[in-house]
Amino acid sequence: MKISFFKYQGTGNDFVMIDNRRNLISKNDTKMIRKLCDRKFGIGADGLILLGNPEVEGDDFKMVYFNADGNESSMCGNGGRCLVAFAKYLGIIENEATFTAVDGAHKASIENGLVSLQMQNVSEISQKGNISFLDTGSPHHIVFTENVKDIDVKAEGAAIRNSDTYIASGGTNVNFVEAEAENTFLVRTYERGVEDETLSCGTGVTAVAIAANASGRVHAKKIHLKVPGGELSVSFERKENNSYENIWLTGPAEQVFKGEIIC
Ligand SMILES: N[C@@H](CCC[C@H](N)C(=O)O)C(=O)O
Repeated sequence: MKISFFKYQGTGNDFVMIDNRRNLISKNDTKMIRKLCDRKFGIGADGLILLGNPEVEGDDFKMVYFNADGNESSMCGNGGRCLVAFAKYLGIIENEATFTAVDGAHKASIENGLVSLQMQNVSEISQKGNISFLDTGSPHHIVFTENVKDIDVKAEGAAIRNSDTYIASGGTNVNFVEAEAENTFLVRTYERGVEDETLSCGTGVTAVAIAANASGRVHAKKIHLKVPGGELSVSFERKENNSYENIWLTGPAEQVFKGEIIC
């Protein structure tokens, strides 16, 4: 059997995309999904996303996300933005979308080639010194530090991800962050499920922007994030009870090629 696939990237976080509205791919086929994401034996990607038929009234489609290890995981912000661009390519939407992912409902819009994705509200943030932890659809440990370019993200990220603090709850993603200028941060992320540094992480930079504001490092409501694969921005509203709402992640998302999988 041959199945069409598409490859997208959002600031260097890359994904295999499959239009699964006819249920061609089983979400339990971990082995095949892992192989498709393998950079030597498959197409190669940080994750794979199935675009499914909507299951919620008013939605345009459903998002099902898998990490490169083949396992279904929590929310992927860059993947969500790429999926919106894919839905536009397929003619499912024009420039606005409503869809449901594992963490709940999302709205999105496309303007001037940039895709903006509304993220879930955040009300719980743990902070201790230069460390923060919060969940923006996926869990994120954040280290505010210096000289981010010199960090061995794979080794240090893996040590934190596999530490006693996180291992029992399924691990975490780890972000190393340096203030570059007013309202601008450099971010490098270790992603669980890829088990390596990726060039960008959407839920990660969202978590960094909120943690930077919550810890008083910045007071702005729109924050710029520079990642190895490009630039993103995150805007939000901080409520009186210190929760964060109306959170939007914005950046580029583009189709890079298409082909056929031989199953
Ligand atoms: N790259 C993603 C995050 C994907 C999920 C993560 N690897 C996890 O399993 O927690 C993003 O852009 O948010």
